Amino acid sequence: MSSRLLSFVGRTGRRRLMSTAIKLTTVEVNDKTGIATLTMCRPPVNGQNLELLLDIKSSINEIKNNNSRGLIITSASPKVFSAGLDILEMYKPDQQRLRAVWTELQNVWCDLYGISVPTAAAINGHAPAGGCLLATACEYRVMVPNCIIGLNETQLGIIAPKWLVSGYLNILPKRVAERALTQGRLFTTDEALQEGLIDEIANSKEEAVDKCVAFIGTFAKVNPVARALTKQQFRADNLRQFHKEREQDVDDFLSLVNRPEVQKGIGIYLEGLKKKANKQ
Ligand SMILES: CC/C=C\CC/C=C/CC(=O)SCCNC(=O)CCNC(=O)[C@H](O)C(C)(C)COP(=O)(O)OP(=O)(O)OC[C@H]1O[C@@H](n2cnc3c(N)ncnc32)[C@H](O)[C@@H]1OP(=O)(O)O
Repeated sequence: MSSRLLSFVGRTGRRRLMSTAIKLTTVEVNDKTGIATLTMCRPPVNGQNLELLLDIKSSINEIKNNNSRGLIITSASPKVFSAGLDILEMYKPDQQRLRAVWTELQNVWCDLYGISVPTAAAINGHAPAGGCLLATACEYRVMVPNCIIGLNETQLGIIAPKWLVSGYLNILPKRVAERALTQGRLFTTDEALQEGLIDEIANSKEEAVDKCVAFIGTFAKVNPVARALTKQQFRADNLRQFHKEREQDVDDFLSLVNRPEVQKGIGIYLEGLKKKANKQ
């Protein structure tokens, strides 16, 4: 949860500042279907800063504990599912915060990847890097047209670690995954469907959510315990490997991000993003 200072005029007529907690995610459970929709709400692009990651984690845990029949993840932004890690967290970073950011990204991934209920991503906009990570941790993906999705880390001069790549390898043939990762390729919606990175295209967010609901509905007659254990069997190796390496992975991430040439690259990339945004 992030806090924000709200200004208001009190009874004495003086302006006061009040600190209030603002959640960057919402969870809504549909009474009829029992399916929970987790919506990311950090405008403009759901950049994954520490606070958003903490709220996603707490929402996944809420869904784990409220007997929902499934989880759909989507975004409140009209054009972007998530732009991935907030690059400002990686540029000239505070070391303790950077460590916490990466640890929470790991937590979000393993909670979403390992949750027992069926999961689906209604990708209602662009989903590069950490956005793609969230989508590929799910069991099913529906995306709107004319957007991009993929792991573009090499374009930033950083590498996607094994656990981050395992979502890709669950879905794509190894040959396609290797080429896409080494190129830092971002797939268009049509290309993603063709390669199997997404399962369906929908014309709007509402249609994408409906298609996710229909996917989760396919398990209605399957014993939920048998389903969950089967899912775990498929995902256990990746999770075991991740837990073995997670601390080393945080150290590796920090030392990579702090390298002067990587900082320089991130700075140039950020400038490029800002220039592009100003031109629009
Ligand atoms: C050992 C392991 C080591 C390393 C692994 C590291 C892994 C990292 C995973 C990551 O997630 S890195 C993040 C990578 N993300 C990106 O490269 C995405 C960059 N963003 C975009 O390509 C585009 O913004 C978009 C396609 C998502 C959306 O395009 P559009 O709708 O046209 O929006 P704008 O580009 O105009 O952006 C609006 C606004 O938001 C800022 N912004 C965009 N993305 C980010 C971001 N990831 N972090 C921080 N800020 C971002 C952008 O600069 C604009 O800001 P203004 O203030 O100029 O309005």
